[in-house]
Amino acid sequence: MRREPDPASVTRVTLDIREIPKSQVDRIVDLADLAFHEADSADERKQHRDRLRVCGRIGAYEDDALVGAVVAHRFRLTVPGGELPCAGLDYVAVAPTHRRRGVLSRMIAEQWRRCAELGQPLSCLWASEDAIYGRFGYGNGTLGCSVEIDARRPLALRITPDPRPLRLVDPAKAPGLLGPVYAAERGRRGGRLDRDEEWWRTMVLLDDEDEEPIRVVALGERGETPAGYVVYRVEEVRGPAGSANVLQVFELEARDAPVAAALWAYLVSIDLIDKVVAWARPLDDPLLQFAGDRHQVRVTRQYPALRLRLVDVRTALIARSWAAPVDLVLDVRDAALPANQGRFRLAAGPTGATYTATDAAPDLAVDVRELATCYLGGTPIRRLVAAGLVTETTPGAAHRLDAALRTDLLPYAHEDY
Ligand SMILES: CC(=O)SCCNC(=O)CCNC(=O)[C@H](O)C(C)(C)COP(=O)(O)OP(=O)(O)OC[C@H]1O[C@@H](n2cnc3c(N)ncnc32)[C@H](O)[C@@H]1OP(=O)(O)O
Repeated sequence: MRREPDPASVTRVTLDIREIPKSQVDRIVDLADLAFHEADSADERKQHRDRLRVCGRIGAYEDDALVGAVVAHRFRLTVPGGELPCAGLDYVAVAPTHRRRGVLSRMIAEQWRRCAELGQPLSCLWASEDAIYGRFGYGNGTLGCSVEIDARRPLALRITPDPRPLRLVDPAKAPGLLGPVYAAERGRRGGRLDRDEEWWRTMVLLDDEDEEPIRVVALGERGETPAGYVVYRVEEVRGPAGSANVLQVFELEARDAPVAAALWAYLVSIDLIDKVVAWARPLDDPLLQFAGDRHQVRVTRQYPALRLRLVDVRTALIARSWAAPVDLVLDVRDAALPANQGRFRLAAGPTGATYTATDAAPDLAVDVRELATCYLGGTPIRRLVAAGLVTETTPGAAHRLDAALRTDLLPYAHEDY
């Protein structure tokens, strides 16, 4: 008897998932341009090439044609109390001719295999669309907000800004001077990435010939390590009411609130600036407290920032610090990575944590995605219980876990790499 073909096997394509050799990095750029509807200048293409050469590169090949790519940076991500190796996914693209046939799913499965091989318990990414990555176990590891300051008048402050001098820094010298400041600041909040000189050059201080130059200003006496710095650019924005000069803040790091106040006040004081805009700030930015006029300093947007995946839940939980003692049983669901799935007793506290398989009744039932949302301390698990995403079988269990997960400062990620 003639059998009808299985519709799934008709639409699924036969693919080979394998490493993309360095010699083919241009093909990744071509595929990403196709998928993201972009065209790169020669300069941008060179920057992509430089970046792609040092990443892990998974390709989906149909015969010799590259129809899918997933690239992974080898980051170290700050977690409460330390840092962990983390696969930072990037350049995720599938040819429009091959979409929705499981190509991304297969590449992600290969990515999990590589994470295990490389000892990366975490993976992170910035999503182009919110709906793509939850199914792969990524949660909202950090939330961010955009802040807008009316710069047509001096910044109203409730604290005294640090009086030390400000100075312009040559961007070429910035990585050497500011690297230690960034390294110290990144340790204070979860979700932040380590950086080498190449990253500073290609991701932070990148000049674009069509734009105003990047400016870097540091605070502190000459000969001292700066107490803070800001990286920004001014752009002219044309609107129906005419044009305005908008100062875009890419990065502002400050050792303490007076240093931050001095840097924000400086930006607002620059002549011929109408507005200061920082698209990515932490939700608990001290600026929002010490600003004297919250009509002048406004939060214009709040959004999910870095998506996080606990690829190896046990290693991730044991590695982070815990603010309070907790002892409970988690029933963890992880459809993609069965090693994470099951009941585990988490016994954690300020001196460390253990995480062991158990048959005991669970206190909380949680999907690995929700665990990732809470892991850095950005979202209390109670909120996810209230949303019906986590099941609390022992009253008060979520409250106790939250007390242990709590961090002094909220996690923060601003580098949409
Ligand atoms: C970290 C980054 O780089 S983010 C950038 C992501 N890339 C882009 O947005 C570029 C344009 N889009 C693409 O290249 C592709 O459509 C991708 C990469 C988003 C998806 O690739 P595909 O091969 O089509 O995904 P795949 O077929 O494996 O889909 C797996 C599941 O996710 C779902 N899915 C995939 N993309 C989306 C989406 N954009 N929105 C909602 N669901 C999606 C599929 O429907 C499928 O669900 P199912 O298992 O229930 O059937």
